[in-house]
Amino acid sequence: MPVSRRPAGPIIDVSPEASSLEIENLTLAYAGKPALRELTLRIPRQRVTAFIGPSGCGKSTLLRALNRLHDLNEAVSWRGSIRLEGQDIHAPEVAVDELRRRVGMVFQAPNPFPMSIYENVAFGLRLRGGLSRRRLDDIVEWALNAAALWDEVKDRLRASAWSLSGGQQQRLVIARTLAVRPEVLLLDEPASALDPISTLKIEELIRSLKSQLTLVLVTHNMQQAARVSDYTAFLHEGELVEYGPTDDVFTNPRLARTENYITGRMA
Ligand SMILES: Nc1ncnc2c1ncn2[C@@H]1O[C@H](COP(=O)(O)OP(=O)(O)OP(=O)(O)O)[C@@H](O)[C@H]1O
Repeated sequence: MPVSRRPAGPIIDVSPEASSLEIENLTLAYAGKPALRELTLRIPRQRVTAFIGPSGCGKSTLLRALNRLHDLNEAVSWRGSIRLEGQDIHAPEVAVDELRRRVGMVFQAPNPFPMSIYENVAFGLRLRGGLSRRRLDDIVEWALNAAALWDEVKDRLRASAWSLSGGQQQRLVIARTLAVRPEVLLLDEPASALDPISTLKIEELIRSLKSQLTLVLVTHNMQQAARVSDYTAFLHEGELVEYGPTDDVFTNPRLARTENYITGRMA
């Protein structure tokens, strides 16, 4: 049955929410080949925003731009602006390490460091220094709890992180990222390498974390986007096609391109 469509018009509909990130006219190319075209969107604070769209539409490229992961790629050219809590992330006074602490990132494949569970979570805290052993212990416990992993690992904190299952490893990586108290957590298909039970745990975790921080999730899984996100941005060929509350985008998409994608008629 065709869904009734609201009239096409302004596609950006997150107006009542306070923004964490504001992206304006962002255009990005790899070796001159455009990957993002004039993207403008606001990412609401303490909400889950999903980026969806067909393979190659620019989801990961956009995510990586939010904590300046393109800085080291000389083939990347870009223009536009990205603001975090009102501040331009490319301003000369912004230290990129501090930006990446504030805007943490979790990738598709779990990547724990070759060290113990405890040391993985303490890693970023030790780099910053100045914490007593007791304070470090407290934060490690807090972060493992926040990542819904504490109960499973509290008796083996000195074991290798690699002794954990894939799903546990991914929650450990999330704990490691949370330990340095980011304001934003970027998740690039965080569950796509995991089994269904681990996937559900990650989804529960994402939902629970939004009381503390802003989450941005790239996913190929439409059900996952519908289950966990408050807002959904649909990208196609580097353009932002439609963006709004997830319920609206999934049940009453404004544009045929969005409908074709979410109903599986566009790969
Ligand atoms: N490091 C890179 N160098 C050159 N081109 C790149 C690079 N990364 C991505 N691209 C190109 O940029 C475009 C967008 O890629 P991107 O990975 O952002 O898309 P995506 O929507 O995340 O895709 P997928 O869902 O397959 O992960 C694609 O055409 C891709 O080939």
